[in-house]
Amino acid sequence: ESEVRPTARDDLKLLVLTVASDKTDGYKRFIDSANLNGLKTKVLGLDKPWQGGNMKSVGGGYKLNLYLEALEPYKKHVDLVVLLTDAYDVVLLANSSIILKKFTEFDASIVVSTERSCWPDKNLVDRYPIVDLDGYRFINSGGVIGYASQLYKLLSEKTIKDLGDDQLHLTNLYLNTDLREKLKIKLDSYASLFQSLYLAEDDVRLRLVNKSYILENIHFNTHPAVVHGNGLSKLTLNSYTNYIPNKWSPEIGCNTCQDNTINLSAYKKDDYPTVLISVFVDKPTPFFDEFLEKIENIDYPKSRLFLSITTLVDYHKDHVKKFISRVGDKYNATFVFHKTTDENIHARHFTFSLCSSKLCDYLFYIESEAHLDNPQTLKTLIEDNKKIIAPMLTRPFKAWSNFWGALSKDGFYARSFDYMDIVNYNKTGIWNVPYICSVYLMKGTILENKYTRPSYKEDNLDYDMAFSKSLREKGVFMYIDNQYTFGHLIDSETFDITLKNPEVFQLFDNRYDWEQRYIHPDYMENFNPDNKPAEPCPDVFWFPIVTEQFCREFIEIMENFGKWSDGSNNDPRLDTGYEAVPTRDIHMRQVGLQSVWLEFLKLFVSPLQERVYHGYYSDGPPQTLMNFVVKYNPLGQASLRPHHDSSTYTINIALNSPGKDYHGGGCHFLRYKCKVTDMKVGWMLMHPGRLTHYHEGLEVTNGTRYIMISFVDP
Ligand SMILES: O=C(O)CCC(=O)C(=O)O
Ligand SMILES: [Fe+2]
Repeated sequence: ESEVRPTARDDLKLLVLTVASDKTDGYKRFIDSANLNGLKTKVLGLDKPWQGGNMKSVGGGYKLNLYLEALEPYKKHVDLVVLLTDAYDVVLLANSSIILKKFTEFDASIVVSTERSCWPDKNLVDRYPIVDLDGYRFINSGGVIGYASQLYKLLSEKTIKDLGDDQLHLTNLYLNTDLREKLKIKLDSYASLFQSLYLAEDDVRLRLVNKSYILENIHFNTHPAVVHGNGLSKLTLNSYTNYIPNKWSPEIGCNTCQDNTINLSAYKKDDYPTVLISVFVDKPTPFFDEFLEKIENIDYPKSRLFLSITTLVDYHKDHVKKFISRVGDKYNATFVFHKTTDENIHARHFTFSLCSSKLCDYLFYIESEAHLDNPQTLKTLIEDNKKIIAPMLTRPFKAWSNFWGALSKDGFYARSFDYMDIVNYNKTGIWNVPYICSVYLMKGTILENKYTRPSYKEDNLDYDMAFSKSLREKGVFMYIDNQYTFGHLIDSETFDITLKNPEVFQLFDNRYDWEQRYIHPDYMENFNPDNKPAEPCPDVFWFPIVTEQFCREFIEIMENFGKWSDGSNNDPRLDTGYEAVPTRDIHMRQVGLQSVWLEFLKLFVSPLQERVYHGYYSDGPPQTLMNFVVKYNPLGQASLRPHHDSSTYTINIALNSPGKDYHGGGCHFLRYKCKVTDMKVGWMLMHPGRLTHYHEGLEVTNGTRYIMISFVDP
């Protein structure tokens, strides 16, 4: 038997041995990295029950025993180097020639990976040799490389029970000085080959080299070939493996997002996977009708969809009822559940069993704050072909989203190095992240298997925190897709359902949705340089500004409030207590809409004013003297006598329709002998207030006319 000479040799071959009982996401990631680097790999214990005890605590002797058994046939080989490594939380970053070169540079027969903590027996610290330059001093059993013959000798030196601790076992073998010298065992203290990430997170960086990222140990200036998310560093590894090996680069973007995808367009409609859309309404949510409309608009054969809506609050029951009676028939089946908030976890788990009983291929979970503006979202997520994946949604104009890039030590939100880039679409792709919420697509298969089924109940955590935690613990990778824009998140925080039509009050908190619902669809046309604004009378301009729905809801708010002024000259709402030209009206202040209205003027009215009366700017938000809704009818006040407004300019928005809701009415500009009577709902008149535009409100002969007036000054 020839003695092994540990020098660089070009006849050496490398074999990777690993142990995995399940093809978890981590396992697949490991195999992908091995294949990418062309490494010959043998997996031990696959699809056999794990014999090494609870993976969370000690165990792993089973692993060493499998290695020993696998090394047996090679025990006489002198040209074979074997790399023993964990799989679920390991990624390989180099090919065999690099690994072998690094190995032979050690001039050792066996090299063991290291870490900063002495585990599981802290008392052994002093028995470890001192390491210079703050190198990693203690053994990590997740990575060992050596000549097959020497590894065989090492592992057959002493038996270990399947339930024994592999790290402690290897440590004791190493701390046996005679054996260490005899077998020429060395530690990789400077991460030449192995990088354990736990307690070393600050030592490593991703660095861009030749247009792709490599992992660099900046402490020792090395480029490790094996990276191990040991201990509490699993999420750090997950984050790095969004980039390495060869996953994402600034030049190409996502390299692997198109791998293993499904092409739904190759399916006949009748063969589409079945999906249970599970909607959860946990709290009163603004813009809920729009939410439901977007559910209805999901582009997917409805015969392949089951729709379940679970409400935990009474407020939206009627919306749901109306919705289901209108569209329910189109779906394969629909389910409506009204539950109490105490039942929220159980109700969620119940939808898992609903999915299983309907044999659905996917469960698409959607909370009422998650607006899927993009009807292709469901198809896109199915095509991504992940066990669980969320479309990235954000609150418009905010950094708030439905995923976290990292976790703090106590399990809450932490900002990852790439969070803002992902939220802002500077980096697009499919990202492995530690927390997702609000909307996600899950494969039915993960719900059927208790080893992968998520749970909404963990410790005393909120259901959403529990959900992601359970998946992290089960080793199921959660992904977020930001390759497209899918929609946005609603903010329900300030939604006050004691108000009439409370969405009108939501301009500050949900401006995007407010504009979608209330700003006239032609509003932007007002700024088209090819269009001249309508000018029905001299210097009286006319703009589409709000929707019919806005006008309807606005009138309802006023009528619900009901305290119209009496139309007399005495007006206690005014500082002076006197109104020369009184109308029967309600002020914005009286219904709590003053600040919303000023914001509306600033955002949507000022820019129009600047377009027609050039060179006049409101310095800051427009100042107004009065903002009010006027109600004309033959029984109350039918007309308004000629007058000047106390404003620089006035806006006058028609809230309902002549000829339909009332007869007569309109605004007469006496100096120009010009009347505007064909008011259009949601259109705004803008005219100078004083001097030139002496005007009157024409008589309403029938029905009720409502207008919204603001006196802007300046
Ligand atoms: O009835 C109209 O359109 C004009 C109303 C008016 O001038 C006012 O309220 O100051
Ligand atoms: Fe007026």
